[in-house]
Amino acid sequence: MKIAVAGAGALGGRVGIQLHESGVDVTLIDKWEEHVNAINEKGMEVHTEDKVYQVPVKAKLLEDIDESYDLIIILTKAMYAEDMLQALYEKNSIHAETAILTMMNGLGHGDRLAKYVSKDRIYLAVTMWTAGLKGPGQIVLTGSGGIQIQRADGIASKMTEEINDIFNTANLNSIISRDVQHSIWAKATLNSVLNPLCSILDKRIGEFAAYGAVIEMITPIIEEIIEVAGARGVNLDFDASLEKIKAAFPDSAAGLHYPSMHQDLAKGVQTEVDYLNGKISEYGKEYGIKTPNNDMITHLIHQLEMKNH
Ligand SMILES: NC(=O)C1=CN([C@@H]2O[C@H](COP(=O)(O)OP(=O)(O)OC[C@H]3O[C@@H](n4cnc5c(N)ncnc54)[C@H](OP(=O)(O)O)[C@@H]3O)[C@@H](O)[C@H]2O)C=CC1
Ligand SMILES: CC(C)(CO)C(=O)C(=O)O
Repeated sequence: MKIAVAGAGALGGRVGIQLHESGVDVTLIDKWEEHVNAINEKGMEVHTEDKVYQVPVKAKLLEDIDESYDLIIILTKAMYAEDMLQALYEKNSIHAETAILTMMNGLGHGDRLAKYVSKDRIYLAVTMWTAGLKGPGQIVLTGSGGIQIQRADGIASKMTEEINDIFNTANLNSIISRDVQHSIWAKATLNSVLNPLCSILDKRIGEFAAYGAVIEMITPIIEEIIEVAGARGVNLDFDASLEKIKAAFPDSAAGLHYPSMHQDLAKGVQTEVDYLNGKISEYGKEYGIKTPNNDMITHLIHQLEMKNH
């Protein structure tokens, strides 16, 4: 299967090199020229806690794409996914059978992508893998993670199994979800807590977790999300949501990681808050549910974004 990772930043880099190392024909696609050139000249430079090594994965500039793919994994930031898809269509990279998989954080991606591709060709995934960008052609990898995946229409398919097998051969710890909307909301809950709070407090996930009253601090945010999810037909459980967040705390999981939102603010670029806490506030308004904690977090992150410009 010919695979492309469209959006070859931190997480796209991790997924791309793991696929490459397992023998898959994978191409990283990005608009960032310096990054693409660096990868092609000396391979992706991977920094782990104890070593630095190069992985000779293929990378292409979006404007230079001249081939199509069987599977395209979208790993841009949420706000650029539609532009990426549009550009890939213009480059004839999407053929009649191409499967499109999103592994981006946030809510509502399935519906957005369904404007371009029918739901039987869209695969929704969430991941607990982490990654950071150190510079052009350089990524930082710590901890471990996993992937949950399902076809967007919820129907089992041979392609879902193939993708799941490919991810597992690449040691990406993938499972086929029976209810990916539940998985997406569970992950969005975690991101709506850890990403903005670690960003506002300028902390790694493990440092944030070390605060004695951390559970008391995050409980009202989770409770609002559970109420909004319930109104949209997704039943999240409070204890399970909390356990998922706590499971990210150890260094062996995501404790050493600055969430992707923290990385965005450090780079001075827009964050995905409108697809996380901002979406909770937006949905809350639709259903007449008050979401003061998520509203405030959204405002705080937008204020921090302004500071960067
Ligand atoms: N990082 C993580 O640990 C995790 C991330 N995710 C999700 O994965 C998705 C991708 O996130 P992530 O990989 O972190 O994002 P990155 O910011 O690392 O990369 C996304 C894109 O941003 C652009 N970019 C990044 N840095 C620069 C730069 N210095 N100069 C120019 N362009 C740059 C590139 O696209 P372009 O050139 O097209 O602008 C790149 O493809 C998001 O939805 C995120 O929430 C999910 C789980 C964990
Ligand atoms: C790794 C994790 C779970 C941290 O919140 C994440 O999804 C991110 O950095 O965006």
